[in-house]
Amino acid sequence: MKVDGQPRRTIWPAESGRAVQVIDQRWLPHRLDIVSLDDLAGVVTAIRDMWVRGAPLIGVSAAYGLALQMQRDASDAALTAAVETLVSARPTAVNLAWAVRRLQRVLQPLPPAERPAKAWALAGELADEDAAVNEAIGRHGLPLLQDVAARRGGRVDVLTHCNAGWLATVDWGTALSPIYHAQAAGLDVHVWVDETRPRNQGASLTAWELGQQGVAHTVIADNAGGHLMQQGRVDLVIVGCDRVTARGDVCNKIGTYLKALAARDNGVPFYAAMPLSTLDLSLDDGLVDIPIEERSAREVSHLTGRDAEGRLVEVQLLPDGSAAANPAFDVTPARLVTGLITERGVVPTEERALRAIAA
Ligand SMILES: CSC[C@@H](O)[C@@H](O)C(=O)COP(=O)(O)O
Repeated sequence: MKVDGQPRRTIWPAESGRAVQVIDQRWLPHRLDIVSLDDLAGVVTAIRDMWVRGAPLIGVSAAYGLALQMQRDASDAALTAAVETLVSARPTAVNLAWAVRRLQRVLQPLPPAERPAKAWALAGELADEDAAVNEAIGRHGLPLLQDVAARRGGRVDVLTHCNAGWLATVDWGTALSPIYHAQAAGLDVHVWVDETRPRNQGASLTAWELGQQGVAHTVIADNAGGHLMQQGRVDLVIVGCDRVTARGDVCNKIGTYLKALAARDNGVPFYAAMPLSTLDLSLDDGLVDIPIEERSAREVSHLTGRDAEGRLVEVQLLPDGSAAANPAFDVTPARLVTGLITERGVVPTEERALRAIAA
């Protein structure tokens, strides 16, 4: 997608072939910082501390992290240790383990001398594949928006939660890809952007990237979505996902479940955009089986933004001494999800359909 009119990805290999460059998302929308990561430890920090985030992007970042480690030490022991370190950097999004294990399966049988070049090539292929998959999700999601637009004289109001856009992937995004396709198709699309406390990925990232692409949008407090649905001002909800189980339970950013409940109560279709790399057919009951990341209480107790002089500052919201808890994801039961928009088409949240589309 575009930044200041120039096409960009969120991650790309340095020309040296010995580092990977990423947008450090901690400072958006205030500053566009590009950083170079040149070893495994740097990539793990970038994933854990959310310089890069979003299920598909952490998978691709981890693949580059493994490739960088192979350049330093391509032994069996280093490969196994790097895989375990990367997989444990963030627990909820299955794309991380999916990407790293995919590289491991190819690298393990190779002699160590061949591993660095192969790992680097595979990480690049994974990045290209992610961009293509997300483009396809947009193509398959577009008719859902076109149907609404046909009924409403061209206008579509979509509500989204967190950031499942270009910044959460290598390119295009998942939940936002149908929106970018709708814009290209000439639809009058407007997006309600949940701010997404506590880290505000909606307010800081989704709003920024929609603005860069010229898509009309309005940021709302997380609590406003239900009210807007009751008022008939939301045509459909599209969110991303971090892990989807065989029966179709959708794990995504904390607060997604409440939006699904409100959507069901108001007859608003609720879709999750899901690359097949996010489908975990080894799990069934999302409420029991999916590990939910608990992040630092500081993300709840403090906020970062610009002050009147334009400096980035962190401020404390809570009284001294108040405890804060920060579960980062929740699970929306399959029964509340209208469908999953995948790179192979839109599927219902039913085990048979999910197993068939993944085959
Ligand atoms: C295409 S991204 C899908 C999800 O990863 C996204 O909705 C989300 O929950 C991101 O969470 P984050 O904690 O910012 O990594």
